[in-house]
Amino acid sequence: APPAVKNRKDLPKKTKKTYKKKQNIVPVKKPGPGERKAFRKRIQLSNNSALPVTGIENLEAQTMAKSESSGKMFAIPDQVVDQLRALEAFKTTQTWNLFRKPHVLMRKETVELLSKLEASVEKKEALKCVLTGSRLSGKSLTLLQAMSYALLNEWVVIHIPEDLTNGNTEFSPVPDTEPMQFTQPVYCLKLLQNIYKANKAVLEKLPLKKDWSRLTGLKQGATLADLALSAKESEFAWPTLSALWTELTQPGQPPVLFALDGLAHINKVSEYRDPSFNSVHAHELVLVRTFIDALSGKTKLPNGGAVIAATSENNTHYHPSQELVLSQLEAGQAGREVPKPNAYERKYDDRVYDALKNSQVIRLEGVSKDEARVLMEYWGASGMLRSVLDSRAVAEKWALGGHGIVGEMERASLMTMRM
Ligand SMILES: Nc1ncnc2c1ncn2[C@@H]1O[C@H](COP(=O)(O)OP(=O)(O)OP(=O)(O)O)[C@@H](O)[C@H]1O
Repeated sequence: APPAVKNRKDLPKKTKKTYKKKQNIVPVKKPGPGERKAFRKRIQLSNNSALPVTGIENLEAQTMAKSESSGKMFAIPDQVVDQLRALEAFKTTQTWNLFRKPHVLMRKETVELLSKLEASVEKKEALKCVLTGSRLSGKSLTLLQAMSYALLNEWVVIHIPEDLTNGNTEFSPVPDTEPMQFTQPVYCLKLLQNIYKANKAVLEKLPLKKDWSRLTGLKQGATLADLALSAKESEFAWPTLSALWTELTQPGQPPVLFALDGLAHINKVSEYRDPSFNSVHAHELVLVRTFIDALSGKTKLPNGGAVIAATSENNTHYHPSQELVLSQLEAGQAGREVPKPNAYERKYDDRVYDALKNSQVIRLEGVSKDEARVLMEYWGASGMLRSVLDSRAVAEKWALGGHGIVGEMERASLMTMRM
């Protein structure tokens, strides 16, 4: 028999772990204020595991609005990518992070829209329109293409990408207004900086037409770029933005594109309360009002350009007034009988009608099968398609994607962990 273990010392020795304090460990830092949000909102515009796709032309100022561009893929030139990034035109809900470089399909509706933009310059009158359609049909992407067109043609582009009415940004009353109006100083400062970044080259060439020396201290010969940069604190952001807008709406300036994503937000009562705790209608927020006045035609754009609002179909807000007005406008455009208000709906808002009554409605639904094939060929060339591409696969994905709703087709076709 093996000798009995008498003593603990006879047992095999355990090696004792030593916990030496390591010197070079970076302490885990809690995210600072706004860092989590910044990460969530970070836009990734390339994927190194996707194959580069060659032989695709760049978007160009002269060709974008031509009918020959319809149904083709285009690359967004690097410079425009930077400008669009400054304008916050790319959304995290879109699939940019799957491909090597940003490319877009020029669908028929986009080319039609761009040719209207082109015509507005000749007419010296802004196109006023609302982009509507099913969820994920490409409304925001069409807005992005309109912005690309405007940037390439050296227009000035302003974009309001986010909800201004949810109470997430500071607001303050404008003295002596009745009903009381409100500015959003922090948001306006950020918007001014974004406008400057995206439009720097154009703004630097434009001398001021009016005297803003009392507001800004700027001397004669200063440019619109100097004006945009003159606001260093949020307190001066709105007056400066308002001055910039006044300059841009003078005859002899370049055309302007004023774009907004999420129309339903600005056509309702906001989350803000006035000092007596009454709800504030979104149209009393001065920045929203500036957009609405341009969309309704109250503010003219004498150099042409466009005011474009995209609806965003998240079914959480049903918006009876906006739905009604858009359906009436659409019916009127098509020469159909104009729908009547629902007699039982009491929440119609006349201000929405006044804001939208002079707009054209442009509806985006599915792409054609030919357009779907072009897009899927690009997905295939990028190495991002789950299956082999033939005409059966195109027809199948087109049908699965609700008859060519691009976002739905992406869900059905693309290789990704996220979808
Ligand atoms: N012309 C296009 N070229 C390439 N991709 C497109 C095109 N149109 C739409 N997509 C893709 O389809 C998806 C949905 O597009 P987008 O975000 O524009 O939809 P939306 O209609 O604005 O959506 P929502 O209803 O949620 O506001 C995105 O991933 C987008 O990249």
